[in-house]
Amino acid sequence: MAQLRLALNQVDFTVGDIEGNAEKILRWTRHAADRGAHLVVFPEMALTGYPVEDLALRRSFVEASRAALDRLAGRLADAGLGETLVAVGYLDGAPDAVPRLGKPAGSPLNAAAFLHGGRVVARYAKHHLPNYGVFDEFRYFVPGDTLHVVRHHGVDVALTICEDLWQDGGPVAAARTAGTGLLLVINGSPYELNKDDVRLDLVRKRASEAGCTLAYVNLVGGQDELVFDGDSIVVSSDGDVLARAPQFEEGCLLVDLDLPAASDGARPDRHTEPDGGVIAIEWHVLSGEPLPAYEPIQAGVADRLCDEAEVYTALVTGLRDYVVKNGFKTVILGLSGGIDSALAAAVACDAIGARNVYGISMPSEYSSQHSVEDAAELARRTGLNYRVVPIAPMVRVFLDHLHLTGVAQENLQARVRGMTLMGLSNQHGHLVLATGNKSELAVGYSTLYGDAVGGFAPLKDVPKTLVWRLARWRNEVARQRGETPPIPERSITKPPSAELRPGQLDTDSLPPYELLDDVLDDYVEQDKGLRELIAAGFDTALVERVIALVDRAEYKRRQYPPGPKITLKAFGRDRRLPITNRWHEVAPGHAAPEPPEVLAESGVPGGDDRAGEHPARQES
Ligand SMILES: Nc1ncnc2c1ncn2[C@@H]1O[C@H](COP(=O)(O)OP(=O)(O)OC[C@H]2O[C@@H]([n+]3cccc(C(=O)O)c3)[C@H](O)[C@@H]2O)[C@@H](O)[C@H]1O
Ligand SMILES: Nc1ncnc2c1ncn2[C@@H]1O[C@H](COP(=O)(O)OP(=O)(O)OP(=O)(O)O)[C@@H](O)[C@H]1O
Ligand SMILES: NC(=O)CC[C@H](N)C(=O)O
Repeated sequence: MAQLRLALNQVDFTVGDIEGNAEKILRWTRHAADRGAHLVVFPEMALTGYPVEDLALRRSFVEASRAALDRLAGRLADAGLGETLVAVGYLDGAPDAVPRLGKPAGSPLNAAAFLHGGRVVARYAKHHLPNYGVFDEFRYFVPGDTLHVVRHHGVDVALTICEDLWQDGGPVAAARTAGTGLLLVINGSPYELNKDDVRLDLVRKRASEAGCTLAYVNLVGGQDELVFDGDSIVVSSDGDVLARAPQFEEGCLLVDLDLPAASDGARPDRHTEPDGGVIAIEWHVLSGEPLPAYEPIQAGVADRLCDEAEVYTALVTGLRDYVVKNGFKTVILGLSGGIDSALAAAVACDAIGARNVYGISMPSEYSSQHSVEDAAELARRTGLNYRVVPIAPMVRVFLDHLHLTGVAQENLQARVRGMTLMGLSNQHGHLVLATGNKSELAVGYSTLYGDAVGGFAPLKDVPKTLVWRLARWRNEVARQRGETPPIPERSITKPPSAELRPGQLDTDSLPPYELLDDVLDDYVEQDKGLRELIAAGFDTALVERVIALVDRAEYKRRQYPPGPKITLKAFGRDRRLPITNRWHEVAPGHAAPEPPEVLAESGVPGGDDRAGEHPARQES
């Protein structure tokens, strides 16, 4: 057996900040080496940040990444870290054309490199490219076909990248063929509720398939709509968890491993897949000698967070990184005294500190007394900056000039609030937070250019029933810590209302949220159709109504600000539907109308779509 001290650096990198990221890699390598690490590993595309999206298609960006990698290898050696083996993800360009895919030389690669002795000793390209959910990697990258095995202090170490773990066969199977002693998997695996359990099972399964210890390191931090939760893990080939990092925290997971000493026997140069595909195996010998014995360290297995803590921390992380990485210092939001704005404010205070959060109460002539009281109480409890801006005079001026009635008049209040927040944002440089939740977003229950305005929407992917659970959980945590619970009890218990007309309740227009969220879970998260929903026991009229609302609101969702993904299927990249769409799940009575008769009679086959009535408007 041979010993190796491994450091998995679970770090928050910034997309596009290649120099800043390189500096971080240098700093964290020094930190790990100071603690005796022989092998230091960073997550997927650590050098460029992840995901880089269409930046990958810019030659200048690919070249900057390659050049930075070479410089990094030199800087590590200059800093006396040349003997430490460093594995780091970066963006590369393919050395050769890939005629099979019609891709020229220089096409982007999602790559990782081993750095040692001041140089890049091996470059690996991700084999399996995820192209589902939020991922579009076929759009950017060409896949690799070689596994690199690096012998370091007498241990054969191989490396793969994220999706390589999620697909059967490929480089993980090749690692077994190569007789690898340690398999590294570097990741950019975004958070979703319950994904940590899926990951652990997967890591165990692949360690067994590879027949060796597997070390999994993931990013932390927010990048637009994605939040990376870390959760780095080391498991033995028997599936024993040797170490596990805390979720959502930056840090270095240091672990001493007893690994099989590399054999001097045959070194296979290829692995053949059951389907006949071949993966080349390249060997790189850095140092053949095992290390002398040293004082072992005790690696820890961090506790898991409960569901509410996980989601809440994801929201805080996502908001904080969006604010900080986009150069904001402060945020502003409307405080209605209701639960959504209260939870959004609590998340903001936890993310950037209450002194950087500006809450504005904007009562109209229909606002209840408790809406102002509860907003003020929230401000008192959290310590955020609070101001009251009555909107009735502004609304009156608009009405005098525009003579709006009904919903148009109701929405005007939300729009004056939106304009007020944007005005204060322009004036003082605050980022505006939209407070809508996933249930409202699903059914279009918000006013376009009203309460839907904003730069970021922290609750965008949180169903309303989970909003209440998170609020209760956050207050309970405060109680346990002996702190003042941030959210006023009445904001949690009162029936939700938009307060755009006298006595209005959400339940006037929508089913109760418990029921609505149940239907949405089946329709949105699980993509079930009308028949399946009815077969699942939902009332037909309810299902038809909810489906019609959801389908009709696509245009509103497209214009909604970004917000952190926490569920399996967040609106946006995870669920891409056409806005202009005549396909409807609903029963015949609700289906899209026939083309107008006059056009059919005039002999234009199928009529002219532009002249047709909009189906959504006919239904309403
Ligand atoms: N396909 C399409 N593509 C692009 N734009 C489209 C469109 N269809 C309609 N539109 C536009 O959208 C407009 C209708 O949308 P919008 O102006 O938002 O108005 P609308 O959806 O008719 O009304 C807003 C609803 O949200 C409720 N609300 C408002 C505020 C807060 C809350 C809450 O509790 O949080 C609830 C309110 O009570 C009302 O039921 C149309 O006038 C048209 O301009
Ligand atoms: N009186 C108000 N003062 C300030 N902001 C308001 C006011 N009313 C609504 N808003 C803003 O518009 C958002 C939508 O609120 P609305 O009351 O229409 O319904 P909601 O979705 O139930 O939200 P909440 O639970 O926060 O009340 C609020 O979260 C808040 O940011
Ligand atoms: N970056 C990746 O390849 C991530 C894909 C993988 N299925 C995950 O979500 O963890």
